[in-house]
Amino acid sequence: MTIPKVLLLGEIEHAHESWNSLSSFAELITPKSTTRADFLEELKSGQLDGVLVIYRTFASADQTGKFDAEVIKLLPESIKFICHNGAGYDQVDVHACTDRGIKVSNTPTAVDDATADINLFLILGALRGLNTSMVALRQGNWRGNPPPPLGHDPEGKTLGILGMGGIGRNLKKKAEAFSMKVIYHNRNQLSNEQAAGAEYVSFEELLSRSDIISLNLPLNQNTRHIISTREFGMMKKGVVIVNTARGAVMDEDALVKALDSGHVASCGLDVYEDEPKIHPGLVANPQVMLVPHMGTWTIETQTAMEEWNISNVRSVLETGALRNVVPEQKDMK
Ligand SMILES: NC(=O)c1ccc[n+]([C@@H]2O[C@H](COP(=O)([O-])OP(=O)(O)OC[C@H]3O[C@@H](n4cnc5c(N)ncnc54)[C@H](O)[C@@H]3O)[C@@H](O)[C@H]2O)c1
Repeated sequence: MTIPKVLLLGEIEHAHESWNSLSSFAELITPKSTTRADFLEELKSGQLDGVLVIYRTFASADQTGKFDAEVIKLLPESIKFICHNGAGYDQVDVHACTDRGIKVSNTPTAVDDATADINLFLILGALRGLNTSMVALRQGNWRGNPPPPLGHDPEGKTLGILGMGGIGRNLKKKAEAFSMKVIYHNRNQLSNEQAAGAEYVSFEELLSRSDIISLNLPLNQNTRHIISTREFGMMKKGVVIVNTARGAVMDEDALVKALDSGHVASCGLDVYEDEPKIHPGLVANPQVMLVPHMGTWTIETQTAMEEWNISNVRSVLETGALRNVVPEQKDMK
């Protein structure tokens, strides 16, 4: 019997024991290439033939580029599963995978607490305009001269959550501890149990009623620039926008214009359209809270994500099926 191969793209940083334990079921291999061009050549050369499952990290895109249609087309016939270490899997062209009969998994749930924590930190920081005074203090200038305008309390404000999945629901619980009223819009209305008292509203109503809008939906062809000039125009003057999902769900140029005009009072961002580049209009605005994609940047959460992803590889090796597949493939045979 041939032993299956597992291809690791990226690093295992924490869950070494679990990863190493896979070696009793499979041959664990890594690519020779370190650039996309070489990776494509390595795929073409047949050197990765026989691989059944790929474990990939978000950062591995620095070596292979995105898993777009070009890469998926070149994958060996033997590859049946891609286990992506991250909740957001926009680096992987799921439709191209489905066409090739390749199943894709991600790491939902494991990310919820840490990402919702940063989300709430950005909400509070943007409401209070904390960045200006933090910068002034480090420049030996105390609160700044003149001091920043007074901020706002979260208590009593309406928080509109766009995309009420794992992170959105976790954020709701946390926001309620700050006495915010939560309304949400989702692709599908949640059951009463899942909504847990959050009011379901249309997309337009969410835009027009919210004091704070939190973006928690995945990036895909339907959601790219879902928030742009038209949508900013439908929001309350003085709205605060927070994005921990993916930069490109919001049109950054339009955001900068809405901030400059004062229609959007502030924003809190963990993600950007063209990471790690940041729009100069955001950097130049001292009022906004900017964090460099730190949503899951904790030991506990990074470990939990790796363990989840490894459990998907293990499940393939032991049972022939993934523990979870991405929503687009839930009906795939
Ligand atoms: N900043 C970070 O470090 C970080 C960490 C984890 C996840 N993320 C991002 O956050 C996103 C959400 O993560 P999650 O685990 O909560 O995902 P999830 O799949 O549990 O929830 C996403 C929700 O968005 C909804 N949705 C999809 N399309 C929509 C649309 N057009 N309009 C309204 N709602 C829509 C879905 O129905 C689902 O309920 C991920 O896709 C990922 O890109 C970022």
